[in-house]
Amino acid sequence: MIRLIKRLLDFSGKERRTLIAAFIFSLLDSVFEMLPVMAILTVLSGLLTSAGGGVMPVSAIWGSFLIMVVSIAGRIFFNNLSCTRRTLGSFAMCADKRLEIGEHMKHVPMGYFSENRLGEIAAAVTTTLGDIENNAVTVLEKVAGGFIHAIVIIIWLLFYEWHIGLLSLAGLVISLLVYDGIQKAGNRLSPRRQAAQASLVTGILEYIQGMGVVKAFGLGETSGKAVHTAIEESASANIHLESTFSSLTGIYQTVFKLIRAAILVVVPYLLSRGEITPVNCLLLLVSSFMIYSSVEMVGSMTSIARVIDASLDRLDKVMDAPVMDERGSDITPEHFDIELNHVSFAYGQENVIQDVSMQIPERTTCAIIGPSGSGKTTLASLVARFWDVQEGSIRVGGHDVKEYTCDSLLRNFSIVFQNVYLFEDTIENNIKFGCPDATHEMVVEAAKKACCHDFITAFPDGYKTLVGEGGASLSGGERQRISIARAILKDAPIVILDEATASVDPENERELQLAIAELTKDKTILMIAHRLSTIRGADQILVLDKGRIVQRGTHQELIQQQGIYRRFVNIKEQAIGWKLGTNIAD
Ligand SMILES: Nc1ncnc2c1ncn2[C@@H]1O[C@H](COP(=O)(O)OP(=O)(O)OP(=O)(O)O)[C@@H](O)[C@H]1O
Repeated sequence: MIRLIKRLLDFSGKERRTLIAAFIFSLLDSVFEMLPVMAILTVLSGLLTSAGGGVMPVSAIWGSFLIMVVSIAGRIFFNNLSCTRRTLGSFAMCADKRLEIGEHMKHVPMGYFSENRLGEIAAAVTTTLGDIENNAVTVLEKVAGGFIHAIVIIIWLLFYEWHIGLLSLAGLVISLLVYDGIQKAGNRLSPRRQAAQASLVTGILEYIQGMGVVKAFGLGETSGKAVHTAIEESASANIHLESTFSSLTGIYQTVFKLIRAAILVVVPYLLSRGEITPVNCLLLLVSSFMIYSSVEMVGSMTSIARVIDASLDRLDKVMDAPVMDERGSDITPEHFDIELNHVSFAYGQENVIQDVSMQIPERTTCAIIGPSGSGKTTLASLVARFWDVQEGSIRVGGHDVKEYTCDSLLRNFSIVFQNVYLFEDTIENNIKFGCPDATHEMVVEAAKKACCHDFITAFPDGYKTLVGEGGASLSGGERQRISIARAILKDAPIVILDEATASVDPENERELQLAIAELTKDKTILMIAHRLSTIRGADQILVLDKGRIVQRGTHQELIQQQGIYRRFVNIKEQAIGWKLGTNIAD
């Protein structure tokens, strides 16, 4: 528990003082909570006096009344202070943590964001931080406060009547042993619960994201199986954890009941032997119900405390995600040549790029072609430092990409991938994304160049039209042209472009090509090319196969050689032949 308190204090960052204040106010609140017992004792001792033939002393009546007033006032005051500190501190600390995770994720290599991790990260910023936000401080107050409360009363009892003090102390020690057992069970069972929770989030995300494919292939029943398994595992992990905790909590609470029963026997025995007075007897009997009142609830808090501990583990894991070496400085290059020297790269064990060297002089176009899976996208992503190369180096404008800060490197790039992601925002804000200070006129101009002005203005809300998450409410061609408008507005000197392979209708195809022509004017271009006309016009063509450059040159040079390029061109030309009737440019 001490470890958990320390972890939470470390976690609380700049909210540490607020949380400590909440804890202290909560302790003071529990002191005032105990005062009514003093009032009862005052009345009881008055009653005992009157039972002996005297009258109930007025001082006992007023005394108990005064104690009650002080108790109520103190509780209202400290409870309010503790509640506000706890709520503000918890929410502020978790809000800070969410921002910190977001900031950290910006510096993590793209390869980290595999599907599984998406679930882990989503669970961390939602349920995990939610658990901490709602419960952590309360649980700590109850657990730590409960033990402090019991220890204070037991110390007092040891001085007041040592037999009862020792008995109470023995009860506390046994309860601590059982409590330790509960914590160990938690350590054993919580990781399974956390893992099940993460799988559940991942499974559900995947299920929802893949719904279109599932329906298209009529796989409704089989595709739901993974989610069902995740739900069942999550339910089973929760049931196992909760049932173990309820049995142990039962034992924990039985300890207190037995000790109370023992006190109820020992106290009258001491009275019968004349070792205590009737007033002391009453005081001890009432105390026996007070000693463990707070610590008794601690058992039921243990499962929540354990969940919080495991939640902190999970957040540590997310924050431990490796960040790229970022000791770079803010560089503004004087030219925009790109140079790769003996670059090799692997995803884990799988070598994807092997010993690639190439130069793309400023304002020239380099087209990369190659079979599916040959490493074209990976190579383009390495240039923008989405991952760090394992061997060799990549230079942009004469500087190694690692010499730049991420921001200063990416400032030089406009990147248009096939899978366009649009944010759940207006079309205007999506276009402005790379250039937040752009005026409306600049946005319209970029949209016109990217051939999307007409379809945008056809929407009733025009540029203020909200696009769904990921751009779901737009067609693929529209999404891609909006992303080109975004890149045109950014006007970066280097363009990385993954040419669309999806067949678009002739009108869209023509507009897409016009948009790309606008985007790439006078730029250094690295293009994953699929259309023959683009490839023919490139200053150099690289043919990639299994991560190696197997051919390089211009169209005229490569067409003379036997090899992948010639086969590729032949296939394309045949395809054009088949499509001539449909008027497609290639
Ligand atoms: N994030 C990733 N993690 C692990 N492996 C990956 C990842 N991305 C790609 N790969 C693997 O790396 C290899 C090269 O992929 P890449 O996408 O670069 O090829 P490509 O030539 O662009 O393919 P395509 O033309 O089909 O888009 C493939 O075997 C792919 O499965």
